[in-house]
Order: sequence, then C-alpha cells, then structure tokens
Amino acid sequence: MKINKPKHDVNPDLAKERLKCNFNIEEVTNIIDGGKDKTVQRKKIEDIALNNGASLDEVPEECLSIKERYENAVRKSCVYGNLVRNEMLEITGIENFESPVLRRTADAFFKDISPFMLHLGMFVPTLIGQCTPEQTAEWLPKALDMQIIGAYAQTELGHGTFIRGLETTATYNPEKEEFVLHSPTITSYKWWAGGLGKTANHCVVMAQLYTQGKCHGTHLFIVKIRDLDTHMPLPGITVGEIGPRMGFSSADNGFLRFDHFRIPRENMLMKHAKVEKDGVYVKSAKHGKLTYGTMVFIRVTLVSEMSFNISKAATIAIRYSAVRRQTELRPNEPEPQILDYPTQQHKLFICIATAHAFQLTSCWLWNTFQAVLADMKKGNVDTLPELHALSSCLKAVSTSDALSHIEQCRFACGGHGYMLSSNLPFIYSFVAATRTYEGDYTVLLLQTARFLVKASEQAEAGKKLTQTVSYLNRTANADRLNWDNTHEGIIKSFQVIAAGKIGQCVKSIRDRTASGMDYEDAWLMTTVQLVGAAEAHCRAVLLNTYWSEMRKITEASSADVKKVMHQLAVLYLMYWALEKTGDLLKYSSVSKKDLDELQRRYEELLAELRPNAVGLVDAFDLRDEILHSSLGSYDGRVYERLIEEAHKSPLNDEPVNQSFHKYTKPLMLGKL
Ligand SMILES: CCCCCCCC/C=C\CCCC(=O)SCCNC(=O)CCNC(=O)[C@H](O)C(C)(C)COP(=O)(O)OP(=O)(O)OC[C@H]1O[C@@H](n2cnc3c(N)ncnc32)[C@H](O)[C@@H]1OP(=O)(O)O
Ligand SMILES: Cc1cc2nc3c(=O)[nH]c(=O)nc-3n(C[C@H](O)[C@H](O)[C@H](O)COP(=O)(O)OP(=O)(O)OC[C@H]3O[C@@H](n4cnc5c(N)ncnc54)[C@H](O)[C@@H]3O)c2cc1C
Repeated sequence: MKINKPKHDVNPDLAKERLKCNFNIEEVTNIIDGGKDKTVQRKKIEDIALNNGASLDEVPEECLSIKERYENAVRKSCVYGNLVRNEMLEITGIENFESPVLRRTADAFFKDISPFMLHLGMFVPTLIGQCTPEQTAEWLPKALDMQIIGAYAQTELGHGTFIRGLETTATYNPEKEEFVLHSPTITSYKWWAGGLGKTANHCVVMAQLYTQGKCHGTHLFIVKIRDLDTHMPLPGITVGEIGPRMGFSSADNGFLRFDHFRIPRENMLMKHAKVEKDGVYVKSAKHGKLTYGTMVFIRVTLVSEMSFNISKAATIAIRYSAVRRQTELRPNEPEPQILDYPTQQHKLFICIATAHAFQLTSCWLWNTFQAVLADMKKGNVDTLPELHALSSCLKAVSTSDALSHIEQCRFACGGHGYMLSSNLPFIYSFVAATRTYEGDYTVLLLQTARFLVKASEQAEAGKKLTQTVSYLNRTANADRLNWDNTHEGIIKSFQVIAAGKIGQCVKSIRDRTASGMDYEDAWLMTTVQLVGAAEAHCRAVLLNTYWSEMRKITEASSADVKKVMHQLAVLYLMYWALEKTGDLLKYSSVSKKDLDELQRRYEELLAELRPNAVGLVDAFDLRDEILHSSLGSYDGRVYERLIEEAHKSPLNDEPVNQSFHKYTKPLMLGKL
C-alpha cells in the first residue's frame, strides 16, 4: 500500500523504523477504517479533496489577520462544500452526510475550523431529528444543497449548561399565526453558536415556548436571520461575532439578539410537540427530552472524533521521536533516538492504544445509538436513558483523555511541539473546546451518575439491569474482589471499582438524608464522589468494550496483526490499572507484589511495541496534507520543514522591520 509518496528522501532513521515493522500495515488500516472497501472509499474522497489546489494556503493560516483568516476559511469552505455536494456525497450516499470521512478530509483544507462545520454538524442533524415530514421536505433539501446555511443557537450569555434556564422567548400569536422571538435581557443574547456571527443565514433557535398565556418549556425553531441576497441581518435581528478565542478562530462563533422578531407558526420544529393554529399546545413525544436529540447525536460522534485527533497527535509525536536524537547514554556513543527512552514510549504508546480504544468503542456506541433510534421509531423510548447515560460519560471521558494525551504528545516534542507549524497547538485547542461544548465534563458525568444511582438501587432490589450496568447485578454484594492478574481480571476489577464507588455514593446520600438533609443537598454534597463513580463506570465500559471488540474484529486477521492489536489492548488495560492503583488497593485484594509485577510487565510491553511504533502510526494512514505538521510528515524532513516554515513568517518579509527606525533607533540614540 502506498501511504504517502514522499517527494524527498525519507529521513534514514524513519526509513529504518519502517523496515523493523513486523505486521501488515494495510491490514491495520483496514481495521481502523472499518473494512477494506471503506479504506478504498476514504482514499477516493481524499483524492477528490487533495487533487484540488484550493486547499493550499500561500501564507499559513495562522499568519493572517482575523478578517483575512475568516475570508480565506470561507473561500475554502465553499470549495470544499461544493466538492461534498457534487462529488463526495455520491460516493458515501447522501444519507451518510455525517460520515466521519467527510469531516476528517476537511482537515486538508483547514488547520483550524471551517465556518460551515456547524451547518453539516448540527443544523442539518437537527432538521433530520426534529422536523415533521412536511418540514423535512421543505428545509432539508435546501440545507443539504447549501441553498441555506445554518447554525445551532442554543447557548446564551447567561446559560449554557442549564437549558431549562434559557431566557429567549417564542410567544405564539394566533391572530397572525406567528411566533414572536424576543431576547428580554442581556443574559438572553444567544452566544457561542459556530458559524452564526457572519456565515449563517438561518439558525435553529432554542427558546421558551409561550402560548395561551402558558410557558411550555424550551422548544426549537428555525429562523431566517439574514436576507439571502444581500446577506444583511433582517430587521429585529442583531447578530455578530463574539471575538477572539483560544481556538476555533475561523468559526465565527456568534451572538444573536431578537427584538420582537416574527416567524411563521410552521417554523416551530414540530416532530415532538406542536402548536395548533388556534394556539393549543399538543405534545406527542413519549419522552420529555427528545428536543435534546442533536446533542446526543454529537456526543456519540465525538468519541470517534477524539480517536481521530489522538491519532493525528500520536503520528506527529512518534515520527518526530524517531527522527529526533538527544543526550548521550554513555560517553562517546551516538545520541539515541528519543523514541528509545521508555519514558517517551510511556507518553506515546498509550496514545496509539487510546486511538484504537476510542475508535472501536465509537463504532459500538454508534450501533447502540442506531438501535435506540430504531426503537424510538417504533414508539419505544425505554432504551433512551441508558443511551443518554452512556453517551454523556463517553463524551466526557473521551474528550478529557484526548486532551491530556494530546498535551503529552506536545510535551514529547519538546520545544518544537510548541510551534504552530507542528500542528499540535491547533489539535490541542480544538480538543480543549470539546471538553466543554456539547455538555461540560462534570455536568455530563453527573447525568451518568443519576442513572447509575438509580441502577444501583434497582440492583439492590434484585431487578435485572440493562447491559452496560449489568455488572452491578453481579458485583452489588461483592466487598473486595480477589485480584486476578489476567486481562479479564483487570476488566472485572474496574467493574468492582465502579460498583464500589456507586455504592459508596448511595450510602453517602442515604447517610446525609438520614441525618436530616433534604435529598437535593445530600446529592450536592456527594457530587465529587458521584463524578468519580461515573468516571469509574465509564472506564469499566471502555476497557470491556475495547477488549471484546478488539478480539471480535481481529478474529480473521493475520497472526502478526492479531498479536500487535492484542498488545495494544493489553497496554491499555495495564496503563489504566497502574493509573488507578489507589482504587485497586481499595476495592480488590491486589498486593504490592502484584502491582510491581504489573509495572514490570507494562515496561516489557513498551519495549515489545517499540519496533512497531512507526508502523502503527503509519497505519492511521494520515496524509501529510491532513496532518499539516512540520514534525510529523511521512518523510521525516523535520528540520528542513521547520526552516521552510520559519521563512514563511511575515516578519521575515524584509531584513529590517520599520519599527527599528521608528522606535528602537531613537531609543538607542536617546532621541525618543
Ligand atoms: C458530523 C460530526 C461533527 C463532529 C464535530 C462537531 C463539532 C461541533 C463543534 C461545536 C459544537 C458545539 C455545539 C454546542 O455546544 S450546542 C450546545 C450544547 N449544550 C449542552 O450540551 C448543554 C448541556 N446541558 C444539558 O444537556 C442539560 O441541561 C442537562 C445537563 C442534561 C440537564 O437538563 P435538564 O435540566 O433539562 O434535565 P434534568 O437534569 O432535570 O434531567 C431530567 C431527566 O432528563 C434526562 N435527560 C437529560 N438530558 C437528556 C437527553 N439528552 N436525553 C435523554 N434524557 C435526558 C435526565 O437524565 C433526567 O432523567 P431522570 O430519569 O433522572 O429524571
Ligand atoms: C468552541 C465552542 C463552540 C460552541 N459552539 C456552540 C454552538 O454552536 N451552539 C451552542 O448553542 N453552544 C455552543 N457552545 C456553548 C457550549 O455548549 C457551552 O459553553 C457548554 O455547554 C458549557 O456551558 P457554559 O458555558 O454555560 O458553562 P457553565 O455551565 O457556566 O460551566 C462553568 C463551570 O460550572 C460548572 N457547572 C455548571 N453547572 C453545574 C452543575 N449543575 N453541577 C456542577 N458543576 C456545574 C461546570 O462544570 C464548569 O466547571 C460552544 C462553546 C465553545 C467553547
């Protein structure tokens, strides 16, 4: 398989690494893509994107002014959007518009973010999930064809987490058969929506619905905010961009204020509830939270997105570590490649394993999501709470872990990792936002904890639990698990840790209520433990899912691929067992000797994986144009690229900057 055809000679150290690799790289790539046919499809889509010169920037994105950067991003988004519409969707099928391949290939065009990302990412999914068939027929084709460009405006200046606290109102007027949208306070300004500031002409708005004098809580509305021809904001709309951010610099995250702005009745998204012409409110949803559906969808997709981002950072850091040499081990010996240091391997190999863990878990979560959607189509919403609990904790933990692993990759690249041209700061700042948006880490783990506390009480009452919490049935009465130093033993010990922590939360809440606290205060006082319990549950789910899915997916693989995939999964289990020794000591009979043995095995495993490290990141098959990294390109021309990038700095356009004559020279001459 030709991964990247390098234009230059490959760095000799990197070339040697590739000779050491003892498994079939293409086979692993096919596993990651979900099959050989999917690899072929991905490559076709990448070719379409990359054979188009429009993705190239003469001046690096980061060297442009805020306006230039946005304008360049819109230019590229239009080219990319056009390719998606005219060529790529033909390959994936239009029903797969949310295919991760389309999202990932977009990275060939943007180091930062496309201002159109939220259009396909949230606006279109909301139309699909929240419209009646008539509304779908009206809006969806226009959105997919990009005749209208949308954003998702839910968060306000005063509230993001607490959706029920949103202040924007949509008041129904039966005489005119219209809703009046209004922002009554400064805290009710819509705030943050990606693409809203300058790009979108429509948006989905979450607002408190009032009809016949009564508030019925938050509902979704589709709102045209700009004239389609002139792009001017419509009267009654104040819209703009919220200002520079840590990342997302070209996403024109926006603010929006309504001044008694009128929209037709038909613009309420009415799949789950409607307002009749006369103002009567009718709810058809069988579950109170179906309007939160787009958030669940994005939380599910983010797990795979995290796998992708970790694989990018790992590829950069591991290739760089094969090229970089530092510090004599013994006098007069050549400096070793930094990849030879076990401490470096400890920072990096877990990233490869985590990318696989998240990829396999995300496929499993996606299938669970599809099954729940199928249930809901039949009118059964019983499986939704488990999906909500699962998607909440997996979103929280995968984004948080991804962030810390990506930071480790940057540390692993020393000073050069701090350069924007390494791309690690872009990847980091993108992932930093994911820990917050679509539900903050703590908040989502507390949602999972709610579900776990109920499940634990049901287990106590002898009820049979659903699959992801069924371990509570088996472990509810277990005090301390007998430590068993096998892979299954480690997974079981994580289930016992989770069960023990959940049980301890239930006890704390009960003790507190028994001593006179009301339930809300008892819950609040226990939230630090509840977050820990939900994280422990999530770790148990991740370890179990990764291990079982890895075994399934490699059943027909060659012996060498089976071996290396198995080694990665074992590394993942051991890494987390060693990270959580305190919990293991508390909830199992593990001894110091067992832990010392685990540590020794872990260190041996790092050494066993070492010859395959470059092969494993090559298997992610990330083309240079998608990696955008001076440190991580396939040919390993690290130093040459760093110099080439330095020359692109606008400060190097002339030998002497005018500030010398204006300020520095007068200072030197005492004439300032
Ligand atoms: C195509 C791929 C693209 C990938 C990349 C995309 C990049 C996109 C870039 C940026 C996007 C950023 C977009 C955004 O951030 S949009 C804004 C997102 N905002 C949030 O996520 C807010 C988080 N807050 C909440 O979700 C909720 O407020 C809450 C924390 C869950 C609380 O809600 P509420 O107060 O209404 O509910 P309660 O706590 O009282 O719970 C009541 C019961 O409802 C259950 N519940 C809550 N939510 C859900 C749900 N979504 N589904 C099912 N059930 C839900 C909850 O568990 C309670 O159940 P119980 O049985 O215990 O009563
Ligand atoms: C880059 C980016 C893009 C975004 N894009 C969009 C978009 O397109 N559309 C959109 O509508 N929104 C968007 N958002 C907004 C985002 O969804 C919210 O910022 C997010 O949901 C967190 O809400 P918040 O900002 O209100 O944080 P807050 O809720 O104010 O959180 C602040 C702190 O309080 C804690 N906290 C809050 N509530 C609780 C609680 N109940 N218990 C314990 N601790 C709590 C949190 O853990 C956190 O530490 C975006 C945000 C970012 C950063």
